[in-house]
Amino acid sequence: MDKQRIENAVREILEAVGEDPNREGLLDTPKRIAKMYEEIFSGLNEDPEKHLDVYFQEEKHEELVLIKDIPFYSMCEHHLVPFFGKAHVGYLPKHGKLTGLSKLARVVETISKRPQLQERLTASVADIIMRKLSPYGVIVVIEAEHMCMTMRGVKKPGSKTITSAVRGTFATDAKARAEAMSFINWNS
Ligand SMILES: Nc1nc2c(ncn2[C@@H]2O[C@H](COP(=O)(O)OP(=O)(O)OP(=O)(O)O)[C@@H](O)[C@H]2O)c(=O)[nH]1
Ligand SMILES: [Zn+2]
Repeated sequence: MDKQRIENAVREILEAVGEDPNREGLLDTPKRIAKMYEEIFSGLNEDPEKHLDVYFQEEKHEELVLIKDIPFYSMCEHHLVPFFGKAHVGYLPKHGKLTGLSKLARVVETISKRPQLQERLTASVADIIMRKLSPYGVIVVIEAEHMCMTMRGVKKPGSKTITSAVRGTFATDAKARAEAMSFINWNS
């Protein structure tokens, strides 16, 4: 990531909005933002599939594994303001391809740390798990609040966007999908 270019661009923006980038409070702002972008866009330089390179080959569990309420923060690619919320990721592992629980959250983390669309984030998580683990099925549900819809524009604070991506068994079997959804909606 070219931090110097980010710094220059932030200085430009500050001047363009009528601010003085040389006043005390703003002096280090370009540097801070460059450092912050390096962190919140770190997923651009990472391959999310690498998290699923290792799996437990001896384990025989072939029923639902669901991690719910994975918090995430991403940046809307239209306005470069945050959208954030929770991701729920479930899959039906095939014998020999059970992954570590944290790895599913790591996939969400890597893909969300890019300029994103909620729909693409949702579908990408599902497709990567399908590709790397070849499970019977994958279900990904993401609920998020978009700052571009709350602090500006249409200004609808509290509104939530829910997206889902279902693959394999979850796409073809309504009962399997309903069971996973009941756990996702389960509040305890
Ligand atoms: N489908 C989808 N749309 C998004 C997402 N994040 C932001 N948007 C929408 O992207 C659209 C961009 O619309 P434009 O008309 O080009 O931009 P705008 O004039 O700033 O639009 P307003 O937000 O309506 O003021 C808006 O409707 C946003 O709500 C997302 O993750 N998925
Ligand atoms: Zn937006």
